[in-house]
Amino acid sequence: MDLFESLRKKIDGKHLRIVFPEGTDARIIGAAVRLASDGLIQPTLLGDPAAITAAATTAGFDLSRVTLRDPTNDPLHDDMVAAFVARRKGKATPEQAEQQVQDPNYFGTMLVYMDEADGMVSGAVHSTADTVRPALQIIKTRPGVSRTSGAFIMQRGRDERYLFADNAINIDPDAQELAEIAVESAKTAALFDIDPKVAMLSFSTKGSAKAPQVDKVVAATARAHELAPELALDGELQFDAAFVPTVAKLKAPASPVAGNATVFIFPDLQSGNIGYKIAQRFGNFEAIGPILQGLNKPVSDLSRGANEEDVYKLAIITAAQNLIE
Ligand SMILES: CC(C)(COP(=O)(O)OP(=O)(O)OC[C@H]1O[C@@H](n2cnc3c(N)ncnc32)[C@H](O)[C@@H]1OP(=O)(O)O)[C@@H](O)C(=O)NCCC(=O)NCCS
Ligand SMILES: CC(=O)OP(=O)(O)O
Repeated sequence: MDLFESLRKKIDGKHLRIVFPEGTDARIIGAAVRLASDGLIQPTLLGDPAAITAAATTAGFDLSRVTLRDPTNDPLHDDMVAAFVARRKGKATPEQAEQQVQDPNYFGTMLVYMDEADGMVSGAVHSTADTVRPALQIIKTRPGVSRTSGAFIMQRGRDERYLFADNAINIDPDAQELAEIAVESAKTAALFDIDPKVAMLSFSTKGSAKAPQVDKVVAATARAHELAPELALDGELQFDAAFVPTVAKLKAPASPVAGNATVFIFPDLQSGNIGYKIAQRFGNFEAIGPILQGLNKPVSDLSRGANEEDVYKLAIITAAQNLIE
């Protein structure tokens, strides 16, 4: 079954509430209106209601099934300030909290934290840093996970689907962090019907090059084996060895993963962010994400290059993350 058919079935009837801080953006409004009229989620758009209504009217959208909330004038404001100060544990004064909760990304994150929403989708206008920082500070990582990371489902046609990570968050993860990213990515892959076979990517395959950057991937591979001994995972592998069976036979004949990897772990954010965009723009893969992994509650960051369809799909994925045990 198509991934989105399957996800739609999973969230149908659950009335999951997704908040969109960028409420005046036409891509966001279009996706929210579609999601509401398809009965898939209950969307809330944030911003000045008059400005959202004007943007919707200009773009020809009917907002009757969509909730609007204004971060600068909301009945929950005082409770939110108190909850923010308590959560930041001495890192924000009440005065700072007053200001911060009026920022749409902080306000949306607080709605998720306070169980007023089941997830947040932002980043069509804001940078990744501005989108995810509130989630890192407020939602925080699940027990046992030290770093949030950003994964993409890379899909071509109906059946070809892979997972890439980290393409969004950790600029230069150390070996421990890279190992955690690999283990979390395998869990995310399984959620989205990808059988995880994890390749720890490098510019070296099984010792073909020597460098500290390669040593990091070798150490991360060993650590990932310790963290998840049952997981099909191998490294260090170049992309061709990980992906192309004939190359795998030449470069890594004994590898259980080389040649048929489905989850690709990039050694740093330079390679990860460049890599997914090349597959998307040259390879005609649809890039769905970044899906933030390891958070206590789902928050997703769009690329600013996203279109309405990308917003629609990432909102479905964000809602579906609520169904993870
Ligand atoms: C994600 C990012 C914004 C965090 O940077 P930052 O805000 O400067 O982070 P700080 O070091 O000030 O930490 C802020 C908080 O987030 C937490 N944090 C930072 N990175 C984290 C991570 N990967 N996972 C979990 N928590 C993290 C810190 O522990 C800190 O928490 P605290 O305030 O409760 O102590 C930064 O790593 C970044 O810019 N990454 C690249 C994003 C990007 O441009 N990607 C390309 C496009 S997708
Ligand atoms: C994920 C990503 O690269 O986001 P942006 O294109 O907004 O920088």
